[in-house]
Amino acid sequence: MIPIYSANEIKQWDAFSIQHEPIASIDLMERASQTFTQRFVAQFSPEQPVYVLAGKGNNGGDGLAIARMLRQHGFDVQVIMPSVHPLSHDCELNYQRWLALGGTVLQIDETNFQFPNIPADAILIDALFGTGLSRLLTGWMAAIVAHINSLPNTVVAVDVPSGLWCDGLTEGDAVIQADYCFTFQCIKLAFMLPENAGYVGEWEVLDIGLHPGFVQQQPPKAGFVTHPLAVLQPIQYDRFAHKGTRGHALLGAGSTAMMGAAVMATHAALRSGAGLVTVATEASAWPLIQQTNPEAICAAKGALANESFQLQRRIKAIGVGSGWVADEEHIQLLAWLLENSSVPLLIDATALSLLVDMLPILELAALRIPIVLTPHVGEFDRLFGHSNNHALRLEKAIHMAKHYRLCIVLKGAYTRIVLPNGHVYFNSTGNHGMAKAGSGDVLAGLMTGLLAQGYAVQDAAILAVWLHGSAGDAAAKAMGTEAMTAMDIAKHLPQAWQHLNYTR
Ligand SMILES: NC(=O)C1=CN([C@@H]2O[C@H](COP(=O)(O)OP(=O)(O)OC[C@H]3O[C@@H](n4cnc5c(N)ncnc54)[C@H](OP(=O)(O)O)[C@@H]3O)[C@@H](O)[C@H]2O)[C@@H](O)CC1
Ligand SMILES: [K+]
Repeated sequence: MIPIYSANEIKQWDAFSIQHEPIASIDLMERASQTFTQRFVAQFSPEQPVYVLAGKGNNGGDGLAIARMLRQHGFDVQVIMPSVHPLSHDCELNYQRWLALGGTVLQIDETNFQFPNIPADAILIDALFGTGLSRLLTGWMAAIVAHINSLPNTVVAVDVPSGLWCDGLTEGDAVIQADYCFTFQCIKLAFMLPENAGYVGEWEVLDIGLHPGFVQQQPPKAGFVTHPLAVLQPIQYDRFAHKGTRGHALLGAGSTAMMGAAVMATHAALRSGAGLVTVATEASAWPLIQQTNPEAICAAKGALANESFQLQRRIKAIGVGSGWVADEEHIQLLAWLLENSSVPLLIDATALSLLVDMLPILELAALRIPIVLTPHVGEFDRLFGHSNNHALRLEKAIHMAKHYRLCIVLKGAYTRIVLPNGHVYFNSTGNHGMAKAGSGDVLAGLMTGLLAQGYAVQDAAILAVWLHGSAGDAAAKAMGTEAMTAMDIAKHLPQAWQHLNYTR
């Protein structure tokens, strides 16, 4: 897992590393710049001229060190600096090192604002501002940014695009629109927000060797899950395991016009590893369910509100809502589950809309059993009210998860898994080919199957979201993002499990 820290926490990690490695801050800057340079030369060729735009802080110091290193790699490098003083201590040192190498600096003046002509094939390295941004860029700094953004050149940002507020959204548009951003050691929350996609471009985290002791001492409240095995242990079964010990999942899914949702959720639940999957749905659809998923058991919808059925069948988790319609029957079933269920409950799709009028019983239910909600943005807003942007929506999800003691899986790119303690995991897998009807039903079925096996809600959510995205990636590879369907995601779950078990 890659930690997500705030700008202030990153500063603390920096100081922690300087103290505990120990390492001089100028040497840490040198190491960060070397890492950036290595990554840069792996992608770009010395045929292209490079212009480094360096500011007065340590981000500018990195820029000057990178300029020196790239020149040593045979690149033709020019440095541009706004004439602002004083430079930070390490920026000044790298400025002197650059001059000592025979480098020159094109100074831009506030009063006589003239930007040099940059050839269209040149690559621009943005090292104007990094995590030390303390306010929005205005005046001539904003004018420099606007000028850079008007150029056709490829822009590579050092650590963060200049002007970007690392911890959320940036007001206004005085932010460099980078094509690539090679960021140091941890992910910035801003990268996870769709509104910032045009600024951050393709981002990549570079390990600059900050001291790992900091992460133990101050665990991050948010992280990016690159591989679930770094954060959880999959359940292991021994040779005596049988279908009764692998967990029995009960799905309440499908209605006349949306029976495909039940088919897909069932298919995914069957591929979760669960021993038994029962689908409670309209009797007229049982032949369809059994033709498409012969391993599944069908039951009447009433099974969802039948305690003796659930006890007798040893139901271990229940997932409801995929393909439901909002009618009285489903309201009653959901209310019964919230008031009576003794096993973990997953609430998806239409059942989320029904929850709007049931928040008080949801709150009581969450005192008794683990509950996971799996809304997409529209469902989340219908349930908890509209948010004007994704940063506010995430804040609201954290608030609601804590208040109601829920796990909220807010679906979308970098699906957010918000835990009852307010911690957030962002998922790394998946692609836009998955943004299609039925994709959520597959996730709901898969996650219910994991819950039935005894995974804790947090682990079931992290694992299901990662596997779902990984299956989507496998489907996209095999069929392309256009042609793949939600059912293809479910059908590629075997590849996702293999990917989980054979990579790290
Ligand atoms: N993390 C790590 O371990 C490592 C981090 N490293 C690097 O350090 C970078 C962070 O460096 P940093 O703290 O010096 O901040 P940076 O962004 O260069 O600029 C701050 C300067 O800008 C100024 N300023 C701020 N806002 C402004 C505005 N709106 N308009 C105008 N001015 C404004 C501010 O002035 P002030 O707020 O005091 O007025 C201050 O002078 C980080 O991104 C990474 O590249 C690596 O070298 C090594 C390992
Ligand atoms: K920058």
